Amino acid sequence: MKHLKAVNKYFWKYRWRFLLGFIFIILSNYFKIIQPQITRFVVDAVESSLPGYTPKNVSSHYDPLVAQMFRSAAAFTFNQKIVLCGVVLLVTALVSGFFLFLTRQTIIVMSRLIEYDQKNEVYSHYQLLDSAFYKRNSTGDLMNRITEDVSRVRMYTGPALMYFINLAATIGFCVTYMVRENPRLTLYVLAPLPLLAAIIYFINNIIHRKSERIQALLSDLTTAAQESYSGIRVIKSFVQEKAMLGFFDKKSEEYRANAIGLAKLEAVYFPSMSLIIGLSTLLTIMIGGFYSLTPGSGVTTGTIAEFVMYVNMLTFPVSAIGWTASMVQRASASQKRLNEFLQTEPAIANAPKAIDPVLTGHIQFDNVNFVYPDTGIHALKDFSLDIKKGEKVAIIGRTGSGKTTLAQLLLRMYDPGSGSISIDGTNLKHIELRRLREQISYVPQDVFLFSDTVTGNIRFGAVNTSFEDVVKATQFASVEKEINQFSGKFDTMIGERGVTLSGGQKQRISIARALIKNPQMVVFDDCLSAVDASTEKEIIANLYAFLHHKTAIIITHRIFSLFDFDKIVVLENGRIVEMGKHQDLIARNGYYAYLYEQQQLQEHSEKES
Ligand SMILES: Nc1ncnc2c1ncn2[C@@H]1O[C@H](COP(=O)(O)OP(=O)(O)OP(=O)(O)O)[C@@H](O)[C@H]1O
Repeated sequence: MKHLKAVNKYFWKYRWRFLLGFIFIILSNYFKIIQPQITRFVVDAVESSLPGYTPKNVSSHYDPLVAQMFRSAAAFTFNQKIVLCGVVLLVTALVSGFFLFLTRQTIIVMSRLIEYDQKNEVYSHYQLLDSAFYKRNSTGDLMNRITEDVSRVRMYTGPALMYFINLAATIGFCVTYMVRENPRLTLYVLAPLPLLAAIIYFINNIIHRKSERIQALLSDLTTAAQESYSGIRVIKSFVQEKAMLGFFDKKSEEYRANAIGLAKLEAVYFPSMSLIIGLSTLLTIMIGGFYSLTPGSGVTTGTIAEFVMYVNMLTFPVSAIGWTASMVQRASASQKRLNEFLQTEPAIANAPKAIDPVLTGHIQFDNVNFVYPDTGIHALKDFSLDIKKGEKVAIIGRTGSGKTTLAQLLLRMYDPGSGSISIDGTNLKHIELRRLREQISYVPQDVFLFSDTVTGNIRFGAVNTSFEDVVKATQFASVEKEINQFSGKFDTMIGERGVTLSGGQKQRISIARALIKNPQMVVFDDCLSAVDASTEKEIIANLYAFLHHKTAIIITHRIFSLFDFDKIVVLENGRIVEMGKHQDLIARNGYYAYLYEQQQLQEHSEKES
């Protein structure tokens, strides 16, 4: 329960709505509680009008409002009194129902508002967290928190709370009137109710455990199906359809067996509940009947009818205790998970007095060392590099040599373990994160495009740019012609529900997205790997013009000999092993010269074939 304290701030925020909901529950119950008393009056009145009736010396206790009504109707005839009672029963039922409607409108709506606020709180915290956090937590887990966990907490802030207040109000009203009427009868007829609550709580827990298991199996099944759809090409090319079907069938069978098990339990549970509730009514009539036959007990047929109604009113809320308790338990576990997550401080955050400079693009890496927190891989070792404003630098190296890590550090996705990175002489840690990232355009190696139009994707980081700018960016990225061949041109939807783009098209749209930001610094991370040689040349020529005054870091596996880099840096195992201009490195005859030679041979053989 202590974990749920975290939602108190929302209760405070919606306190007036909550208070209104509370009042409506009380009023709804009050109008309901009047009905058994009127029923008693009617039954007793009818009984006393029967021939051979022997009057009993019984003093009835009525609610002040009911008592006042009977006093006012003292002069009415028998028939008039019965009609009046019928009308009052109808009106109280309507009024009670109306307040119940208002209760749901306040408490359930409040829970929806809290759910909305909490989802936003979780989502905005997600946005703050660093790359290491995303590496540690699976997407499924992150999705669960914002959907499943938040909706379980809503079951606490809405239904559970409403049933709890309702239960307290119903018990309060019913027991007060029952005890005033006949304490001993009250004790007997209420005795089975705690047992009912305990049984329901117990069975409910079993149902909950089984439902959880089914939920997990369903999630497994969905993931298996989803993987099959995404990997259908691999499955078909490896002729693994049968094996995949067998795998799916096994999971499906497990799900079926568990779901049937739950259905069987529920098939026994619900009728048993009706039986227990029916038994309480029977018990009330039996004990009440016994008392009414005992002279001087003060129990009339009307009292029995009244008590039967009270017991029926109590059974649903009492049976909901078990249900409500397990709802609160689940909400508490979910809130615990949410609290753990919300208390996770982002490792990368703005320094207290972070500054907001306009950067010109003089980048300095000074003796930087970096170890990935989870794998312990030492990705950059004593890395120092000075990139002057406007310089174009190529970073080349074997796979896993630390090239992408360099870009990640420059964007402050991680902080270096030792050493420092600065721009225009200011350590990155002292620059406001948002401003830093705004002033660097990054084209990642693993391109990600949203399910949106081509224009929407290109404008992603520069929402207010004109359509002309979008077109210009696609011209620079040499993808304009292809976009114009799509049926919807720039308005074509791409991604899951739209056109499937080739790897090269994705890369070039991603380049256009980076160029449209028009920042002073750009980092291209191996973003031409899926582009053919002639398009590559075209893009490089365009980039040369575009990057004229900008600082550019181009990470690549291929050597762009046409591009006049100010520096070419060769990385190996996180260290700089060669650095210089193209001709110097060729003369050194090291890894760069070897790579260049391989590339030349490959191009030569491609031309010949
Ligand atoms: N997020 C990460 N968490 C843990 N280790 C990582 C992470 N990213 C990269 N590494 C490791 O750090 C080392 C350097 O990786 P990096 O991605 O910088 O290499 P790269 O030179 O860009 O390789 P490639 O050319 O294949 O993209 C590798 O050994 C890699 O396994």
